Amino acid sequence: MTTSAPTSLPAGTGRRPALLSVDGLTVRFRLPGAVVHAVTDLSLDLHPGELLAVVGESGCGKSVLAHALLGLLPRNATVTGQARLHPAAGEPVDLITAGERHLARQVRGRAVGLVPQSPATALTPVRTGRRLLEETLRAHGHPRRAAADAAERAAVDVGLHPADLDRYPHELSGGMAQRLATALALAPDPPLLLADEPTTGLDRPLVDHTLDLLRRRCDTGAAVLLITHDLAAARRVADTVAVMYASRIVEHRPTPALFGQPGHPYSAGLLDALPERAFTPVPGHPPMLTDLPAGCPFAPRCPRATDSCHTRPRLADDGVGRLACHHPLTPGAPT
Ligand SMILES: Nc1ncnc2c1ncn2[C@@H]1O[C@H](COP(=O)(O)OP(=O)(O)OP(=O)(O)O)[C@@H](O)[C@H]1O
Repeated sequence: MTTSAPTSLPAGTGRRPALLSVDGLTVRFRLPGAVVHAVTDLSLDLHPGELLAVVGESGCGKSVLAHALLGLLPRNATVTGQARLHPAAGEPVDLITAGERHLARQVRGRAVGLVPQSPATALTPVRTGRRLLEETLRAHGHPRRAAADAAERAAVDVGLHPADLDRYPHELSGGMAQRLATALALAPDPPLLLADEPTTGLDRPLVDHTLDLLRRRCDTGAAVLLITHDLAAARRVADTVAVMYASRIVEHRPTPALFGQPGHPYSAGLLDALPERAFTPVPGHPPMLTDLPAGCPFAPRCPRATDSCHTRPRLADDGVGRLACHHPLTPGAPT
């Protein structure tokens, strides 16, 4: 992180207003005989210059959150709630109710970039990296010559050799495809970037290189929502961290506060699983999202659970951030 450590979550007042305000976002998938509760009542603000890391175990709803914001969910999904994007100029747009035409023309790639989780399947297979990048840049207003130069710069920025751009996606390694996908998302310079596991398949130096690239985008005014399993990555570059468990945010804090004094037993468990800490995994497994308990979904795995956890805790402000726990680890947190 290059910014000084904040002691509480950034507020909308007294600094630039949120670029993205998500309020009550809920996603359900209909399956034969079941409903998947993929994202539930999720609210967050993301400000220009802020890098927010969303962390949590596999299947907790991180990618669905990103796809919901871009209107990229399949037909069996029902999305409710609001996700207002406040561009620097122009009217705010609710990403949830905006039509496909508006999302395709004005939002995806232009106002909101996406580094997808599986670039190998997301990259158009019949175009070289160079053509993909140049087409993207030209679609965003670069003249032909400028697009060619900018494509090479974008490749070098993510650690690709310009010659790699002449390969087709199937000729790239997983890590190279990942870097090309990152270059494609960054090249049009969107004010908001959703990066879904952007360091998958990269060696450590390239992981750090990519993270630092995202950080620099924030330092020049963009906002980044970084979805990651990698807590070390979050710690390295995020201003704020939201911990998701079983489709909900259970804790949301400035990064130093989360790593220094987590409030939720689940966050503490994730930190204890780090090799440099206790290296002990969180015991048990997350619940099925088709069959969530009525109370705190973490209670069956929680060393602090009591009868009161049969009632679901509300995500409430605690002066440092937001926390949903009846028995928080931090003193003074709401119970
Ligand atoms: N099209 C779909 N139909 C039904 N369920 C789905 C669909 N897409 C995702 N899900 C479910 O939604 C839940 C959240 O998935 P999501 O991909 O957001 O998890 P994640 O936290 O990103 O996990 P990972 O870190 O492994 O990518 C999972 O239970 C997943 O199986």
